[in-house]
Amino acid sequence: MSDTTDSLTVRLGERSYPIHFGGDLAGIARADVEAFARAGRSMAVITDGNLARAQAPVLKVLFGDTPMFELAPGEETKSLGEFGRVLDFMAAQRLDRTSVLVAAGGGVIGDLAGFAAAAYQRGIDFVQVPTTLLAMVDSSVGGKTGLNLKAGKNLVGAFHQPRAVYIATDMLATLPPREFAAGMAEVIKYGMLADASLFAQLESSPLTASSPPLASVIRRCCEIKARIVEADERELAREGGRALLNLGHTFGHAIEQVTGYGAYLHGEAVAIGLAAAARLSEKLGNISGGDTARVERVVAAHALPVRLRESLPLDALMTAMARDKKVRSGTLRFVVLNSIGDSATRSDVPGALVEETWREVGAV
Ligand SMILES: NC(=O)c1ccc[n+]([C@@H]2O[C@H](COP(=O)([O-])OP(=O)(O)OC[C@H]3O[C@@H](n4cnc5c(N)ncnc54)[C@H](O)[C@@H]3O)[C@@H](O)[C@H]2O)c1
Ligand SMILES: O=C(O)C(=O)C[C@@H](O)[C@H](O)[C@H](O)COP(=O)(O)O
Ligand SMILES: [Zn+2]
Repeated sequence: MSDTTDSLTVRLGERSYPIHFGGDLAGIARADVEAFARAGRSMAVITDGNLARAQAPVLKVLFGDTPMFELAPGEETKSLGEFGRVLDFMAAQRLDRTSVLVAAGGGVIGDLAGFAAAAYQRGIDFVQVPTTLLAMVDSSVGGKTGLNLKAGKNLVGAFHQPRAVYIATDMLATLPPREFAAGMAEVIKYGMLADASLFAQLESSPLTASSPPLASVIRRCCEIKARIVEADERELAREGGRALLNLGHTFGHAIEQVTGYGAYLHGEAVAIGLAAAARLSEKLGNISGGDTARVERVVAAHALPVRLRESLPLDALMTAMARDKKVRSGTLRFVVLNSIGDSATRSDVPGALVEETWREVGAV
């Protein structure tokens, strides 16, 4: 199922789009940006302050004087208030239904700008320029856009596929190590849920920002995600399907919500969630204690936590979990491992096992 060119296609009928891979951003995106201009389509770029500073020359070369809106960096930006400011900016720029919005940044910018593109004038085109490892391997692909409410993570949003994704690995040169590690949580997730050999590769040699296999690992994650999204774009499958991409997230999102978004990076919360999902899978008799230990070792080897840094209240975490979007008729579906590299959803997980798992990762 491997595509052999430097791009792969997410096949979704009329919503299909390419993911372009390369080192240099202008090299992979310039032709499209020029084509939008030739077609008379106005553009605007949404980004954040860190990226605008760190990659100013690259953004200037590609986007020239295209209007650019800089948001404050961080998870707190994925809010209704900032969403309104982006829409006001789009209106002030007189974007119309032929315009193209560019989301240049990490998952926060991609999710928020993507949702603004979905909502503005009932939906305009947008493209993803992911600049964090996490956004390259996960958030820029698949069309989940949205923002957080105080009550829960990603509670508001829309499925709105980008028209194209441009993954330029040179952008990672300025990414802080803690953010690189956060992206590795999603990479490990892909190995755990669908690719035992990817997991074994990470096990035998932890991936770093300068590892030669980095580009091929990013591509592999996109390929896994593309195939899952193609089969279940809107996460409607009763079992398995797109919900599998939520491995570790039922725990992770609860940690993010209870700590007020920002104390833990999304990837850090997901890392603890992956350890918790392995523990839960072991309690259900699906995997061995040895497998759980393998998961924890790989997570820790990539500078990620497997336990809460400070204890958090169990009841608040359980309440947050109950608002998970995988709840159906009051029952929460968990993503569990059948083995490393194979996952499934389960709706029959006893609450006592979930509580026991939380306690083992540091809840009280
Ligand atoms: N839509 C999806 O399918 C999906 C998937 C996974 C995660 N997410 C969401 O993504 C978000 C997390 O994304 P993230 O981890 O990319 O965080 P982020 O967007 O906050 O970016 C991380 C930090 O890196 C900085 N940064 C970005 N690119 C940089 C670069 N090249 N050089 C220097 N600094 C740079 C940013 O300013 C920010 O401070 C969460 O809100 C999560 O819920 C969405
Ligand atoms: O694309 C998906 O589907 C995912 O679940 C990918 C996750 O890594 C991502 O964090 C996503 O935003 C979670 O979605 P949610 O529906 O659980 O809010
Ligand atoms: Zn995620």
